[in-house]
Amino acid sequence: MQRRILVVDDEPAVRFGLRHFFEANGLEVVEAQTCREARELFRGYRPDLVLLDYRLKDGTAGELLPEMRAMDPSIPVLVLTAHVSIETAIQVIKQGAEHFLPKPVELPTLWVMVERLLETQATRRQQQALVASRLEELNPFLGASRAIRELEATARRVLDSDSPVLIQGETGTGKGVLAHWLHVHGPRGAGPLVQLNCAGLLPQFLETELFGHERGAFTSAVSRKQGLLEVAHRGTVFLDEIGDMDLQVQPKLLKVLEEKRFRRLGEVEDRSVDVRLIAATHQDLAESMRTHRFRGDLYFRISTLPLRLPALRERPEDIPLIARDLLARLSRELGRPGLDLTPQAEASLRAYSWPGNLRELRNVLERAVLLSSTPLLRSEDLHFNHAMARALSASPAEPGTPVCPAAELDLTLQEVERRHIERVLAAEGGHVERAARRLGIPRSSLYQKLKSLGLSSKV
Ligand SMILES: Nc1ncnc2c1ncn2[C@@H]1O[C@H](COP(=O)(O)OP(=O)(O)OP(=O)(O)O)[C@@H](O)[C@H]1O
Repeated sequence: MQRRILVVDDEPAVRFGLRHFFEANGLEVVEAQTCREARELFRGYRPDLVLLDYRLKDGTAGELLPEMRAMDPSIPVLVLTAHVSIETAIQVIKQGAEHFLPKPVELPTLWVMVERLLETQATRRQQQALVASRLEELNPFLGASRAIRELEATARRVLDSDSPVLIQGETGTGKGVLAHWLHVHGPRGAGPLVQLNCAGLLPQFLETELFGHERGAFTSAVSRKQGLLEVAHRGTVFLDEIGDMDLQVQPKLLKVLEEKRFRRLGEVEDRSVDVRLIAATHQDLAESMRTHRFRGDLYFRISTLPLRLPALRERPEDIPLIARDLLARLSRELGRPGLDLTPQAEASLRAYSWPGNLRELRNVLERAVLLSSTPLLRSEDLHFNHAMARALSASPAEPGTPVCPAAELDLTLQEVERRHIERVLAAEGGHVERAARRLGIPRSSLYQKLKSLGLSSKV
């Protein structure tokens, strides 16, 4: 697969030289000349590596680095600068840059570093893929509750169909696990499963990822690229967070579903493709349709076979069984035989409200196992995020009641802010990026606020 590099520099001549050099070495290059552009491309383009000039017109690497780390700490950043001081270099490394190189840079030296960083990046991504492949082994239907039994029955009924499936459920309920299960156990199980998370991708990158492009389709399209739809031919495409798909791209996806045809960017003829779509979202898509954030025609096309994953708090009777299954896995992964729960620990697990669902359950158990010296976990060993859970369960105001009850009038502005952030974070199951989007602030600002208010982002 072609590796991607984001080159950030305000001097056009430097960008031109670097682009030429990297493209000649087989990399795909995108350019940014300001912090603002760099931020957008980093979020929407997900490069494998960033080459960042220290001083830009609207800011410095010192400001951008923490934001980039917060968005995706696995992407290495190499900082270049003409104004070197030891203090700046130390500062930049502390802020998360992998390396610091003085300008003008020797291209052979730069290439050695870039190659090494791309290799490390590839290993990190393989490790992430390994974690993802473990999802396949999880059983999405553990439990005897009515909700989960009904889900399994419906899921088995839709297995053989070629129609799209829409999986809805709160964050961490196992939508990804169910999508893998549907692919592996369905008639396309021997074919490819291709996954794309639509959240935060800029429309043009989402389009090239899905549909691919011809050489010369746009300035940076130096070679032709196969889209994920082609890669998934005779298999399944899993589009996670489909509720975040840009409105511009939605009709093109609809065309693929209705006509089984699509066109690479810059191509004049359609290609035919045979894929099954599994889409997932934590949002209420019907509501998004009403507020014109999601197209009605696409909604109706993908929601023919809806599957809803129940929240953990809706099926407390399943929690002990799932917890023991997770403990058995942790036993094997951590080499800690005989892990179990006391009856009190089991009762605490059942009583908690689990805003982060199965993901949170796994985290709570893993933390307890790592911190406890005995295999039998007691309720004192389990650490819950009660503030978040309380915020989630706080009942929303009835229509017509004052927005600010009298008791809240005594709160300081900071306390109101803290409570609001807690509620939004809880509603998003502790997912900082989504909470930041809902609050209308950058993710990095939310991290700063969490730190200054002494709040935890972990679920
Ligand atoms: N059936 C299961 N058994 C045990 N653990 C599970 C199960 N399903 C999910 N998990 C745990 O929850 C985590 C999240 O699962 P998954 O990514 O499928 O959820 P999701 O609903 O897609 O989350 P999000 O909405 O945040 O993308 C997994 O990494 C795993 O640790």
